[in-house]
Amino acid sequence: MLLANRVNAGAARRVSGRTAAPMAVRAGRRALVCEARKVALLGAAGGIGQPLALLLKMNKFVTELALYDIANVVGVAADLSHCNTPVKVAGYTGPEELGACLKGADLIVIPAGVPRKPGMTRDDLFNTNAGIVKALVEAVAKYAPNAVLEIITNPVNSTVPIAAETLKAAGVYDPKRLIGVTSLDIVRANTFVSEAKGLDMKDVDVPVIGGHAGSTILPLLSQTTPPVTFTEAEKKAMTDKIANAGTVVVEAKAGKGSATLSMAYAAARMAESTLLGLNGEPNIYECAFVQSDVVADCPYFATKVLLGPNGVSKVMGLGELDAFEQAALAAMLPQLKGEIQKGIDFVKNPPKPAAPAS
Ligand SMILES: NC(=O)C1=CN([C@@H]2O[C@H](COP(=O)(O)OP(=O)(O)OC[C@H]3O[C@@H](n4cnc5c(N)ncnc54)[C@H](O)[C@@H]3O)[C@@H](O)[C@H]2O)C=CC1
Ligand SMILES: O=C([O-])CC(=O)C(=O)O
Repeated sequence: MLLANRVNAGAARRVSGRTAAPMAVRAGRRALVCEARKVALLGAAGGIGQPLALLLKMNKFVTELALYDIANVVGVAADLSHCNTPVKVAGYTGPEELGACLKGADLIVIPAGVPRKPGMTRDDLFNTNAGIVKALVEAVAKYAPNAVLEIITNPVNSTVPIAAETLKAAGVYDPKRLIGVTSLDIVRANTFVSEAKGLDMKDVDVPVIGGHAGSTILPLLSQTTPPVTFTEAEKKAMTDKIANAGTVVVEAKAGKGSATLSMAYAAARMAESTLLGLNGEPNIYECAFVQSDVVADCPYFATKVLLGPNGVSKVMGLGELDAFEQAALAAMLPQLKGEIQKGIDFVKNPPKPAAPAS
């Protein structure tokens, strides 16, 4: 599988050839050498984990898939292992098996944690998911410190700083190797703009910047490829539609979780782009929430990034924003900075445990 519609990748590249490690794959007219690649998926038995595992099992750039969860993962791994694609699948359950899952991984993807219910913000997940992410990243620091780590677990605006501080505390932080997954925002923006403008989905690319919660999700409609025009009212409506799309799914699922299938699709695209970068394929761009100095005093920010042999090779700038986007960027910053700081504080200044009652 090669997911179409990658930022700046031009037309979808068709890949032929059998998976073997290492293997030569034809990508357009270039021969691309693919390494053996182990991907570890933590939270693999969940709503995102299962379809994402299936998409990774179908991916020609993956050779080994290690599935970890605290529940139900043995069955998921047994089921998936019967698909006759060459990717080797193994299931791991419980903290005592986490090290074996992580060892040797090139890419680790974390969707472990609880999803929203109607009426909740992503920040409402902090109290449960912060500790889950911290504990998993401590294991990553110990068993796979050189892997690229992609965090899906919400609130992404806080869980990425939590992961960074956890890796720093272990002395193994490399900002190039830590990525907050915001690709669902780009997938949605591409879909909604294509539909609104009657364009072919595969041609449309809308960069989405900022973070991954409410108004911190800012599509740059003025930078859409191919260029499109909106009235001011249409621009506001489309921006709101993209920023609120997660909440629409949460409400439609009515207490049974949040986006899973579209998220799995988006994460598979991000994983594939990352593996292409690791394999030395040039010009692989995605939007992602990473350590950044693009916006003053905002240590993490989502923009386009160039993916390369060590993860993020380059954090791209904002480009030119129109007046609407400039105002939206200024308005989001207090929320985004606050959520980032909350994640940093969770690791650096943890709340003191309550004194036992005397
Ligand atoms: N970044 C993004 O764009 C998006 C993020 N999300 C977030 O992804 C997360 C997962 O969502 P779903 O898969 O729908 O939830 P889910 O509840 O269906 O699955 C979560 C899985 O994580 C597992 N888990 C919990 N604690 C764990 C631990 N300590 N170690 C390993 N596994 C553990 C659970 O057993 C479960 O299988 C949520 O926080 C959700 O908000 C969801 C959609 C989009
Ligand atoms: O809305 C949620 O809670 C899940 C999510 O991040 C999304 O769908 O964008």
